[in-house]
Amino acid sequence: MSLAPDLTEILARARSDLRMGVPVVLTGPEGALLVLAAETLEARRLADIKALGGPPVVVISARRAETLKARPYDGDLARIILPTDADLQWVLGVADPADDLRTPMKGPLVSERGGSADLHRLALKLAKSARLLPAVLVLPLKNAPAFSQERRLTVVDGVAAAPLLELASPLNPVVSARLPLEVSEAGKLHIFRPEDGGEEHYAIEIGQPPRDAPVLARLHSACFTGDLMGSLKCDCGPQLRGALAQMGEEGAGVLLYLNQEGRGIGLANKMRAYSLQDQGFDTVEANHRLGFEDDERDFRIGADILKRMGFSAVRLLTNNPAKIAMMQQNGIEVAERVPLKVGETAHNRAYLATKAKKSGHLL
Ligand SMILES: Nc1nc2c(ncn2[C@@H]2O[C@H](COP(=O)(O)OP(=O)(O)OP(=O)(O)O)[C@@H](O)[C@H]2O)c(=O)[nH]1
Ligand SMILES: [Zn+2]
Repeated sequence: MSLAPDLTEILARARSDLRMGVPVVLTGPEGALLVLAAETLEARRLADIKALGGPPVVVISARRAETLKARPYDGDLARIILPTDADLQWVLGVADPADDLRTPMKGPLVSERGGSADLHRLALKLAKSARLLPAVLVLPLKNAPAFSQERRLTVVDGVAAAPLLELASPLNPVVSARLPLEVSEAGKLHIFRPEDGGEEHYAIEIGQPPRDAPVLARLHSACFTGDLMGSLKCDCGPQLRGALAQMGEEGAGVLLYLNQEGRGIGLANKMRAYSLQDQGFDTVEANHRLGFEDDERDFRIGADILKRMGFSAVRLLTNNPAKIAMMQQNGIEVAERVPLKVGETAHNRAYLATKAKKSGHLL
């Protein structure tokens, strides 16, 4: 029935449900799970879940489990059994490292082992893709169809959805218009919209770069604090303006403005990371304590946009070798790396040094 939502659309609904604190149901061959994001959990819903009998478990990534000294029997994740007296604060304390140092967890945390963790893994990925902390409260459901129908919950077929969460969503061009800029009057802005309901990405084209030669290109990840607010904690603002200026000078180039704030974890989580950095952790450690990998960005999106615009080779403005590798793996030839060294300040010196040391950035 073409009027009914397809799987991609159901996943988009599930993401917004989780962001609002509404439970969703994941189904698989071994049964079904009721899932709530820890970050948006409310006391009344926790009480209702406990009343269903259980026990519920809090699923966290192995990165977060490491900090909490919990056992990740499932490799990349741990299923922490919810103690009977656990309240909302307890769940939030497991999910969010904000108070790790001030109020160390009253452990020990007991992890569940055995049985399949496939749906738990999917639930964690769904929370991450909704830009929420990677921590979910789940409860196995016995009669999932009736349970979800009665409560009108979004139901996701886990087996069919799992591969979709690994793919970058297809993007469609929405509109392009002339946009004269300070660096060049021959500017043009193109908008691309993903089919999965995610954020739009932008391409700023300067001049008329020929499609049959490597184009001067920058893949810029959104940084509200650096790009717009003039934050001194990173080098994003000067990099953005420096890249555009170089394109203006050369008379041609393309800058992709990818809405992957905070290396793909979203602005709220980036601010959580900043708050941990104020407690003494570096940018990579902060991401890990939150349960994320160092870099959660998907640069396939950038390669896809370049191809949609007719480019197949770039002179890439970057200091990040991972960006070069990802372009090449995704069909965009990197004819040259053009270094982009601007904006070092007393506040971001340590941040830039960590990126060089731990993330392989070129100095
Ligand atoms: N999670 C997290 N993200 C950060 C932090 N500081 C900056 N960012 C984000 O990091 C991204 C920086 O992106 P880029 O400058 O495109 O990437 P890069 O990996 O540094 O590579 P190049 O600049 O191309 O050398 C932006 O999305 C920022 O919001 C931080 O401390 N933690
Ligand atoms: Zn920044």
